[in-house]
Amino acid sequence: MERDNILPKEGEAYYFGSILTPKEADYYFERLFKTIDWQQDEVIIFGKRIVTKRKTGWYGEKEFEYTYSKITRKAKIWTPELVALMKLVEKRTGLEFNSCLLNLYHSGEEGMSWHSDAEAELGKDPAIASLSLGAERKFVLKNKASGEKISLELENGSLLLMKGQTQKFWLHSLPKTKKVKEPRINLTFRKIVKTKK
Ligand SMILES: O=C(O)CCC(=O)C(=O)O
Ligand SMILES: [Fe+2]
Repeated sequence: MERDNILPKEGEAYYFGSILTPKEADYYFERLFKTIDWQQDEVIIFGKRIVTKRKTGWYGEKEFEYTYSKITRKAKIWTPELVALMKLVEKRTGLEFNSCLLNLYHSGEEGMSWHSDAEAELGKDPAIASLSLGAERKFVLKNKASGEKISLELENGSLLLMKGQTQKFWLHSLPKTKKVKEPRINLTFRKIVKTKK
């Protein structure tokens, strides 16, 4: 895998462009839209419980418990489409994953604010592989110390891999935009290495 690191320092991120044909990307979008058990997410912001418009799904090879935005959820077991997509992503990245967080953004009015995926369950320096389906959206990485920003457009069917110290030193976000009217599904494949209990 010879690819340029899009981060100038303190982490690694690789953009593969589209790894699916437009037809495959459409197929998976439709299938996931219909078959994933989409949940309205609740997040706690300034101590208030808020229901987001964005919907999420949490899947894995086991009923992993995962805590993000202070909410713990139990994974549902893989669907055939998720297994097929994970295999493709594993082949491209040469890495192994065991779980996937899905996000459904109905339009550009929905996004994700600055965060890093540094949950304890993922262990140190986690690799996260992000597959995008549907509307093209801007994705931004921001260095925690310097504020330096790296922006890219995540196209339909594309794969982005974040690894090494990226989560430690960089935040990322999916800015809202009035320009995008179409929906997008994002899948972030992850590897849970620490399980509770
Ligand atoms: O939708 C995206 O591209 C970003 C999703 C993300 O950052 C996450 O699920 O942690
Ligand atoms: Fe993230």
